[in-house]
Amino acid sequence: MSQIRRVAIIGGNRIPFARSNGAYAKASNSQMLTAALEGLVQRFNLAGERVGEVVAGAVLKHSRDFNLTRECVLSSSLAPETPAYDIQQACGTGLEAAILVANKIALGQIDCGIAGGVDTTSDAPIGVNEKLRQILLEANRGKTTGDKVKALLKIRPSHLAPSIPQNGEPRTGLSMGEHCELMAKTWQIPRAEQDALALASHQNMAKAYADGFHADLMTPFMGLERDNNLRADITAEKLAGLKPCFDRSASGTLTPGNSTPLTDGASMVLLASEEWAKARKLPVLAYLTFGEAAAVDFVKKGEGLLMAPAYAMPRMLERAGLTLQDFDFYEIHEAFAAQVLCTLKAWEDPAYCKDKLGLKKPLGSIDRSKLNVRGSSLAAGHPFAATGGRILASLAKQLAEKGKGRGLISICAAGGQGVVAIVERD
Ligand SMILES: CC(=O)CC(=O)SCCNC(=O)CCNC(=O)[C@H](O)C(C)(C)COP(=O)(O)OP(=O)(O)OC[C@H]1O[C@@H](n2cnc3c(N)ncnc32)[C@H](O)[C@@H]1OP(=O)(O)O
Repeated sequence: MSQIRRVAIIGGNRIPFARSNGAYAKASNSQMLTAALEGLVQRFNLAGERVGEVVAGAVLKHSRDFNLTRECVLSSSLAPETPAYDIQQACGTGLEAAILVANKIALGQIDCGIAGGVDTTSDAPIGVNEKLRQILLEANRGKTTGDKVKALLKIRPSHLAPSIPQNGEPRTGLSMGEHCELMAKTWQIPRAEQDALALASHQNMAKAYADGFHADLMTPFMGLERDNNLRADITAEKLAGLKPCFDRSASGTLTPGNSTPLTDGASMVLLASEEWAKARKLPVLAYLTFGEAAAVDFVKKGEGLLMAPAYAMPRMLERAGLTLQDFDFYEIHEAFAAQVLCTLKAWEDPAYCKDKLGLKKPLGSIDRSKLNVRGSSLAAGHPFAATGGRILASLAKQLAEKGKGRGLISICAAGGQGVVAIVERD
């Protein structure tokens, strides 16, 4: 029988995140993920090594990238004998990839692995119109030139309109922002609270850069050395002056300042058994000890689309024998400031915790001074699948700097899903 082993986080590497249609407008997912992977390989001297496996993914993926991660491994200096595969769990992808790799390490199936993700909305996979696709398939099936020409003659100018991926939920037709605006109304989250969270995210991340926190978490890419969404000159007044962008009426509260921007970027994290790390004299930053995913019924039961982490958390805490207050750091992905605030309010709410989460008492509140202390997605930007790796590496480093402690990760994802995890150092 296999034995459960502790899973060490050795370190992470990402490329700086860039607002879409900017610095990385000409970069593909493949180039960005390879850059994040190669930076990690160089940092930890893995060139030529066969790693247990590499798991990553992208939310928006071209069909030509059918196994993007494997292609990136082949483009990197890892041994070509390293197995690799893609996964996709929307914005939970990067963290879910790490949990998958960690589980294999824990079970002794592999000794080390790399997990991460990438996304670009600059190089989004624009598809052909469905009618044109059917005609092209018919032409392809044609046995004679006549058959092919006959099919192609059916093409009309209207068939040339492309199929562009939407940042929306297929079952509701609403965008992520529109869903979050509904949540903000349900939970009555004031605009000022959302803006204050956004301000803190930028200020915390600016301080992290000033402290040199990112120096060993990032490698420059295409001339960019730091996340270009970060605004050093941000003020409460500027944030307060922005117009709502998802509900443009007077009751709208989500703005471009308290929502993540569309972003391009990639991240990777190295995980290993303690023995593997020791044999290579690689220090352990922290341990990935628990992970949990949840999903909500936002279609029939009308639950908030981005509320699944609220459900995942008590399940994981119960398994871990911990309370929500037992943590030194809280890393709650800021898809939108309102998503973070709705989740925190839900955990404090006795009726929600009893009726929806099935708890005897609410999870309670957290010490806000421990929340996203090195900044989060509102400042860094949010290249969907790359966010999990950014957060995991950042939290492991925060724990290593503290010397001892425990951190909590919460990431909401499209499709009504959420992924949470616990990282510890003793
Ligand atoms: C997907 C999952 O699985 C789960 C999730 O995480 S859900 C989250 C997924 N992510 C999203 O849905 C992305 C949402 N974001 C968007 O769609 C767009 O960025 C947006 C609609 C919010 C804004 O788009 P936009 O209007 O093009 O923004 P942008 O032009 O950059 O900003 C508008 C203005 O606000 C300003 N602004 C933006 N952020 C600011 C800030 N932090 N401080 C001050 N000003 C700011 C800009 O400078 C700009 O001002 P000007 O017009 O004077 O130039």
